[in-house]
Amino acid sequence: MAERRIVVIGTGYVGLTTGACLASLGHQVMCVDIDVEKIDRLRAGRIPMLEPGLADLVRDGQVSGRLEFTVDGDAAVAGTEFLFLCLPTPKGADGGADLRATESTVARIRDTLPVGCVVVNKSTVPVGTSVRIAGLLDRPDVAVVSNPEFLREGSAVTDFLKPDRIVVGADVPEAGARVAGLYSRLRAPVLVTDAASAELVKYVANCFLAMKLSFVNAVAEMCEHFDADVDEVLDAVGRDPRIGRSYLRPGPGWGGSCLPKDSDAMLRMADTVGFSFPLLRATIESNAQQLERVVTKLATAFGGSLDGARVGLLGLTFKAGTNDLRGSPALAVAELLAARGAELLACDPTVAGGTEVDGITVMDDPYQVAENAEALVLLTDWPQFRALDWVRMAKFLDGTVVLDTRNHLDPEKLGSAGLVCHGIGRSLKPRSWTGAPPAG
Ligand SMILES: NC(=O)c1ccc[n+]([C@@H]2O[C@H](COP(=O)([O-])OP(=O)(O)OC[C@H]3O[C@@H](n4cnc5c(N)ncnc54)[C@H](O)[C@@H]3O)[C@@H](O)[C@H]2O)c1
Ligand SMILES: O=c1ccn([C@@H]2O[C@H](COP(=O)(O)OP(=O)(O)O[C@H]3O[C@H](CO)[C@@H](O)[C@H](O)[C@H]3O)[C@@H](O)[C@H]2O)c(=O)[nH]1
Repeated sequence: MAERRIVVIGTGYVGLTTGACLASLGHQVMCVDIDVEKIDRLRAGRIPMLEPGLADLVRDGQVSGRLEFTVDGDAAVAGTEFLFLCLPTPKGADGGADLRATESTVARIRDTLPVGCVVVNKSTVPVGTSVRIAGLLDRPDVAVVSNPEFLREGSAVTDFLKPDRIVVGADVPEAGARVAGLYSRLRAPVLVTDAASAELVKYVANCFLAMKLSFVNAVAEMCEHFDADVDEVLDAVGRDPRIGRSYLRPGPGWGGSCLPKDSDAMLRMADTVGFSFPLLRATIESNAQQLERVVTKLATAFGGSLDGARVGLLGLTFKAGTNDLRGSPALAVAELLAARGAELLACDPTVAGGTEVDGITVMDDPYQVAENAEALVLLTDWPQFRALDWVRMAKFLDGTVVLDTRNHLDPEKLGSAGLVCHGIGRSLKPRSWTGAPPAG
């Protein structure tokens, strides 16, 4: 595989992973960002996100000279063969994706791009954006290719280097083949399609995942009403390969920097063509209800009112394994609890004690959080919380209620410490089913 010259604009989760991984595949990569401090830190090998393997890849790339960082990418852009756009596309005022970072970047580089260069968009963007970028560039010699990214935070490097599939959407087949060639060393399935289909694939994937989770959380509610156990129901259901076992864990609601904004953007896209997309609408509404349901469960355990109740929160990030707080359901639940008058303290392995997050005081030590609390709510499934000494936690607590919104804790262990562990969709009946066929 020939080494290619690549510029990556935006060094966030997607841009930095893309840059470091493409350098590890032998390409010559220049990463560009407008954040001066970030670029200084990256040059010094300091990685702002918790991503296993990323720091090593960045270091290797810098040592080999294949990976560089700059705030001034003009010279690199002028000599590049591929320009990757990895820019934020947050939720805009109308619910759709805000494309301002992408559009202003395209306007800035349009006269600098060399003849024959390929612009590769990796950001999640509404259908039609590749065509729009091509229009803004107004450079018939420069092709625009959609190459959506499917990495998950916390496993970004592995997801990038061992992808289920690489999607390349090109209206000019030759440009698509050139982009596919960049990944040839990965030996992954490359699906080449048109730009509109590739752009839609990304939204469909995230919306399907969101729908699956809203369904799972609704199933958990059914289990509570009918005294069934959600973990056992979903274990059995998920063994049907048509359904699959992954993405079946109930929780406080789904969140993060992608699923919420992408499902809103998909709905906005549907609105523009007059399609109401009731299934997606219900998926989003169900998620808002799930957050409320967590709060109602805690209030019920308190006899109705949370006003003045001291509540300790275990976990703030949107899932375990990341230090990303964007779109965290933990923070959304915290906001609802605070609105009902609860006094909150929190701890999270990735947030330093002494800091305030959305007005919540964060402590380093979960036992300190327990010391001040009448109840605990586990919101992120960090393994550290499961491994806590619950007898010690119980001694510090002023009450007995623990609401485990991830079904992460061992209810028996908490029970023997004198605590009542309320899960999501968990039956309080003693469990007997082992999954093995009955004897005889
Ligand atoms: N985070 C994920 O897990 C993930 C996965 C797949 C796809 N995506 C999509 O990829 C895109 C990027 O997401 P992200 O999470 O990497 O974003 P991010 O917020 O982590 O990073 C964006 C970076 O772009 C920089 N930036 C902003 N404007 C710029 C400009 N004009 N010029 C240069 N740099 C600029 C920011 O300083 C930041 O470093 C989004 O469309 C997102 O939906 C994200
Ligand atoms: O069984 C599960 C799985 C996930 N979640 C929650 O769902 C949310 C999203 O989780 P995850 O998908 O792991 O997060 P991201 O890292 O944001 O990844 C999603 O969003 C990325 C950005 O678009 C895509 O690239 C990924 O493929 C897609 O999984 C989090 O709040 C999780 O806690 C559950 O509640 N139960």
